[in-house]
Amino acid sequence: MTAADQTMNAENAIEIRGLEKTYAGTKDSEPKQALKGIDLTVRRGAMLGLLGPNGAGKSTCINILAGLVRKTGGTARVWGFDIDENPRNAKAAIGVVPQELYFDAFFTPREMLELQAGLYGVPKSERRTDEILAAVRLSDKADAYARTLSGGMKRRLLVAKAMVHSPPILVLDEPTAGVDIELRQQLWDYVRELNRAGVTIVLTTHYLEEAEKLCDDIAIINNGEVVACEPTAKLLSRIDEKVVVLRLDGDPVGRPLGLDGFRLDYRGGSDVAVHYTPSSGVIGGIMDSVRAAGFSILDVTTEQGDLEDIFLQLTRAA
Ligand SMILES: Nc1ncnc2c1ncn2[C@@H]1O[C@H](COP(=O)(O)OP(=O)(O)OP(=O)(O)O)[C@@H](O)[C@H]1O
Repeated sequence: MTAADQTMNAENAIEIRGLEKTYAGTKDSEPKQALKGIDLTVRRGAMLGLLGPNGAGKSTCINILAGLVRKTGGTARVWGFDIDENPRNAKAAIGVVPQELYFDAFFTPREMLELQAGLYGVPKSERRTDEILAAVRLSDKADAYARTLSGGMKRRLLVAKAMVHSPPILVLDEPTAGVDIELRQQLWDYVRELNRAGVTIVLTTHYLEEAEKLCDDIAIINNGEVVACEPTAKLLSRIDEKVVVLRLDGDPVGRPLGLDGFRLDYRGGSDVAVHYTPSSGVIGGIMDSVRAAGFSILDVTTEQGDLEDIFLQLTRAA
């Protein structure tokens, strides 16, 4: 029986309440409060992007869930299992793909997966070594030494390793750092496939564009606190700024445009970018003012704010 079968009625994949972590200081360093009592809920079947600047507390959070770091306060449930009361089941419900590419160079992918399955107590008859190797496109490297694999292959092998015990939740910590675009695409295709098959995915990434494209939900951690956790579309709708770029029939620099109160960027030549708030319905007025100032408008393009704008807004303060 897999962890997924045991707890079919768990409502959420992950539930974190008031989670705290303070790393003890040493004689050279102060104690560090890495998590300041965070709440976070991940729906079953979701694909959640966990974002935040360096040192925000993402890895600490993931490592607590995976049983690798001891929390100092709060509670966490993984697939319905409290990590204190039921650590073995909680651990069995989660597979973590770590940030570092660390391998024993003298094992082959097949040996590595068998070893990992053994560690998780997966009986021989239930092992899916060949199936998993095929899924991460490593069948032809099954018996090659790990040291002969490329960086992208190693990354895929780590994903395979995290999947041997068929966890219902897969956590990927910066899975595409240093992976080239093509392999990134392949890795995402596979992760999406897993998600479609019902696996809950949590991924941390520095590529905001990737998170925006892939994830249904986004949580942003900053300085040990959750500053946002909501569906990606809703988060993006919080941006109430757009930019309209007007190509004029003359150089606007130094000439009045009748746009006092708007932020303007001169983009060279006869292009001027006007920042405005779509909800205020001023776009028509902007064009009228520019025409009234004696310009003809030759072309118009608009730019939408993106996740990066929100991310900066929410994390800049600290
Ligand atoms: N073992 C440790 N001992 C002391 N402080 C630590 C330890 N691990 C992490 N920290 C500190 O806790 C804070 C949160 O670190 P964490 O690695 O969780 O952040 P992160 O968001 O994963 O960052 P990154 O994106 O750089 O991996 C940082 O200030 C970090 O220096």
